[in-house]
Amino acid sequence: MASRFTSRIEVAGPQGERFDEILTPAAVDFIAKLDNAFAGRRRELLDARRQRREKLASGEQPLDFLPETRWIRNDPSWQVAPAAAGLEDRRVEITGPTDRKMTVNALNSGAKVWLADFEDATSPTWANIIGGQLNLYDAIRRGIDFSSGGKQYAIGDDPATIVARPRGWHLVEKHIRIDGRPVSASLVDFGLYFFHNARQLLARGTGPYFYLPKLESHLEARLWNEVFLMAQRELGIPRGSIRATVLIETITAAFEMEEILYELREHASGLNAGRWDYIFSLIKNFAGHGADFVLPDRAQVTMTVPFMRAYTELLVSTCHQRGAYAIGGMAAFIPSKDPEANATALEKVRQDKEREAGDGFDGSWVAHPGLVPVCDEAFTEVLGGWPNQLGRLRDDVSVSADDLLNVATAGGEVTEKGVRGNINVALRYIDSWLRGTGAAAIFNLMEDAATAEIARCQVWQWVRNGTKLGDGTAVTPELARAWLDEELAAIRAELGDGRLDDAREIFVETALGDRLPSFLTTGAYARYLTDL
Ligand SMILES: CC(=O)SCCNC(=O)CCNC(=O)[C@H](O)C(C)(C)COP(=O)(O)OP(=O)(O)OC[C@H]1O[C@@H](n2cnc3c(N)ncnc32)[C@H](O)[C@@H]1OP(=O)(O)O
Ligand SMILES: O=CC(=O)O
Ligand SMILES: [Mg+2]
Repeated sequence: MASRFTSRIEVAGPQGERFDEILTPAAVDFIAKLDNAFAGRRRELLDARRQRREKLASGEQPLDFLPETRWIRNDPSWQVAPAAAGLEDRRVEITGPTDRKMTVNALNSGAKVWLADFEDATSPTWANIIGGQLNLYDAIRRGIDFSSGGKQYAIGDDPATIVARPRGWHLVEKHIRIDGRPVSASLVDFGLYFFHNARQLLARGTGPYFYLPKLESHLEARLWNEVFLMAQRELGIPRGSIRATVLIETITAAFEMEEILYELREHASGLNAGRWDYIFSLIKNFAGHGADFVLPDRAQVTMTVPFMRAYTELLVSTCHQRGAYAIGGMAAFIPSKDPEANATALEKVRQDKEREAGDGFDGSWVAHPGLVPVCDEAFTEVLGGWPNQLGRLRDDVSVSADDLLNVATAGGEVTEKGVRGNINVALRYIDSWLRGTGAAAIFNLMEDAATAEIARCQVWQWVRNGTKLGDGTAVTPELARAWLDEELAAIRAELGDGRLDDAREIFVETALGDRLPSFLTTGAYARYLTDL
């Protein structure tokens, strides 16, 4: 049912139970104000992204650190804001979607921080987006007790600090429109959360904290900073109450880490090494650059290959030089009911967290409550009695453009298992996403939008380059389509039809077409998650 709050802004999504508590006239007007102020700049920055990608694709613009912002990098005098209440100790951060049960479980998981995710882990259906806001609203007010499956869910005495992750600048929310035009999804997720909860959070001794995803430049960070300034001003929230941790998960942002912190310095809390989108971004931007840029099977692109290590080393040293927290990324292994697989997963996660702690990160991410102790132990071992290791400046680190871009150092190979695995996982994940679940356990790994993007981009890159498998077979379009049909049939036999036909269509379009679309989620959202 469509309803109209003002002459310009229209909430066109269906009215779910209690949605009116989130979509109040004042909250919707707040979104309209943000959109009015920032929609134009957002469009310009998205245009700039497109142009930059075209230049990178053509090889016209090699990536390097920006000469025009050298003064920011060379100025030793600036630091980011001090850690805000509830963010002093970030040794374990759990991530996950904002459904009701996971909200309670994440807050009670023992992690210091919960990344409440409207992004990689969330399929952005209207019900998930507004339902997620309701769950956060209730959780913050401690009004979320319920029982399910014979189990009682209530928030305990020492919940994690909430850090909300709005959707990225590239996405729109079609169910809220201004003059018929869909509103920025980032502004909807940020705006609704901030409008309803900023004051409550501050009164409860924490604050309005955010993770900012998929930034491609420091100018996008500047836009976020301007959004924060206006939001605080409009609602009379003290300037500097917001804290933002930026995911460095695009190859272009890796060249602007310091500039991103500088733009957000009065609100910046840290940077996160978002490894999955980072790999996706590398593949996407260099997919057409020939064999030197072809990455091996996804499983072989680990955090210890030289170009990934260069990225994390640069991130830690950049953060600590500026007083910002460096937060590690997501190991994809998750607990399993099978004891052997479970032991392997725990060991893999332990190694990942020990490496991060040893490198100087101040904390890291886990995808599941069962992994909180492993991460906690790895960091506590290194932190000793300290809440962070900001004092480790990592002056020893020196990373060049070539270190970040030399993907050939990954070594490894492309195998039939790797190609089929990517096809299979992408289909299963897209099927799950279309059914409203944005993070899924597939073959004992956590899969979400970022990992699915890698899967479909790799297939595109291998086909485009006619990459050879170990036995000399080239990955041709015909071979990829034949394997797609076989994998699809196998999944169908196991899971039934579900949304597999639609998943296939999305896969064909985003992995087997002539051009490589920037995101699989944008087209899929427009076509399948909304009929507006
Ligand atoms: C690239 C990136 O951006 S990474 C960050 C984005 N991705 C994520 O956040 C993924 C988060 N993780 C998840 O969504 C889930 O852990 C999955 C989908 C991978 C696995 O979920 P499940 O199959 O339900 O796991 P499992 O059955 O072992 O869950 C056991 C319990 O833990 C809970 N749980 C599992 N993961 C989480 C989580 N991340 N947060 C809170 N609770 C969780 C389940 O709700 C379940 O609770 P219950 O015992 O009360 O019923
Ligand atoms: O958001 C995190 C990532 O790895 O992508
Ligand atoms: Mg990501």
